[in-house]
Order: sequence, then C-alpha cells, then structure tokens
Amino acid sequence: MEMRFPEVKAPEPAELETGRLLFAGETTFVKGVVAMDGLPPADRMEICFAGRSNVGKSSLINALTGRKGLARASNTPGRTQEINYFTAGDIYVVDLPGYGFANAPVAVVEKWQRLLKNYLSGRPTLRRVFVLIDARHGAKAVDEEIMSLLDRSAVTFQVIMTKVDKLRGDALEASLAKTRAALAKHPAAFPELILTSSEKGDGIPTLRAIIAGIS
Ligand SMILES: Nc1nc2c(ncn2[C@@H]2O[C@H](COP(=O)(O)OP(=O)(O)OP(=O)(O)O)[C@@H](O)[C@H]2O)c(=O)[nH]1
Repeated sequence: MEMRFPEVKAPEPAELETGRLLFAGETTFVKGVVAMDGLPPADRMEICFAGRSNVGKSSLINALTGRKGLARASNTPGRTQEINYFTAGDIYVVDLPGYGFANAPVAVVEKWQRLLKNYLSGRPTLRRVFVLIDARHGAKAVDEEIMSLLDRSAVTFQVIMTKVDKLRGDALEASLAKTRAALAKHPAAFPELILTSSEKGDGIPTLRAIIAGIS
C-alpha cells in the first residue's frame, strides 16, 4: 500500500516504526488559540497542518493520530476557527484554521489572516508546515498565498495531497505534475509530495515516519 506512490522515498522499516510509536500513545487536545498571547510556551518542536476549508484536514489528523473525534471532520466548510494544539509523544501537532472559505464575514477573515501570519512568521519552534492540497483541485490562489507567506517567513513546508483515492491514473498524474510545477516556484517548499487518503489509510504511515524524522 505504502509503495503505490513513488513521490517520497519509502521510509525504512525502522523509520516507520518510529513514526508509529510517535502516534501510538495518547494524542491529547491542549487548547484552541485565538490570539498570539494564547499560544502555549514554545518549549518543544511543533509541526502544523494548513489547508483550504474542506481539504480533508480534520480527517487527515484523525487518521494520523488514530483518534476519530480528535479533529472534528465536518461537512460545513470553515468551521474550525482556532489554532488547535495537540500533543503527540513529545511534540505539538497544530491544526490551523481552514482558509479560503467563502461565506465568513470580512472582519473575521482578516482577523484569522492576521493571526495566521503572526503565527507562521513568529513561532520559533515551528519546524515544518504541511500544506494540504486536494488532489482533485490542485493548488488554488489561497494555497499560493500561504505558500508565499511561508517563503517570506522562511518556514519550510511540504505539500500533502489529500483524497488521492478520488483520482487515478492519468488524472492523478496530471494533478501531481501541476502541483509540482507550482511548488518549483517556492524556495521554502520540499519538492516531494506526500500522497494520502484518509479514507483508505494510504500514506499515513509514511507521513508519521516523516514527522518522526523531523528534528
Ligand atoms: N474520498 C475521500 N474523502 C475524504 C478524504 N478525507 C476527507 N474526505 C471528505 O472530505 C470532506 C471534508 O473533510 P474534513 O476532514 O472535514 O475537511 P477539513 O479540511 O477539516 O474541513 P474544515 O473543517 O472545513 O476545515 C468530508 O466529507 C470527508 O469525509 C479522503 O481521503 N478521501
């Protein structure tokens, strides 16, 4: 299953095991943050997940941590409005608010954008941002915006393609090629895409191993 996608180098068994162990224990919710002064102390490494509303972020975090109700999967785009902190092993896993939602009031969007910007550019322990992109839709303008912000903030990021079970063959290849081309313009980006399906579990052990390998 893990070998189906040649994008990232397949982790070694020992790396897979380290990744499994990192998420084998209890993943606990720490807090939802709405302002910079609410962030927990920057006392350990953290990684975070960013993506457009409905990209499948909650589903991915649930699959990663093996806890169904942890990050709520919802069909109502844009309902996750806080920076949510979780602990997994000795790291923080951070769930950023989904961006690009159409119906939220402008003032609300602006407040989130400000928080997002401040967080991404001012968190010393943030080691990597995983930018989620729906395999069916490819990178949209809002994804480009966040990737440019990450470039400017010098925060390295890696793209996770979500819902790859919805595409196959040439359609999947075309989507990947387009995303790779988009990434080539971003100096802070890792070139390799991580392909995932939370529904099928594809790519989840690999993602765990990648996270465990970040130091
Ligand atoms: N086929 C398929 N559907 C998925 C997958 N991951 C998520 N979905 C579906 O996509 C929709 C959105 O998933 P969520 O995980 O709630 O998305 P989100 O990005 O957290 O959404 P917000 O809460 O709006 O930010 C749901 O209907 C999920 O069931 C996947 O890997 N495959």
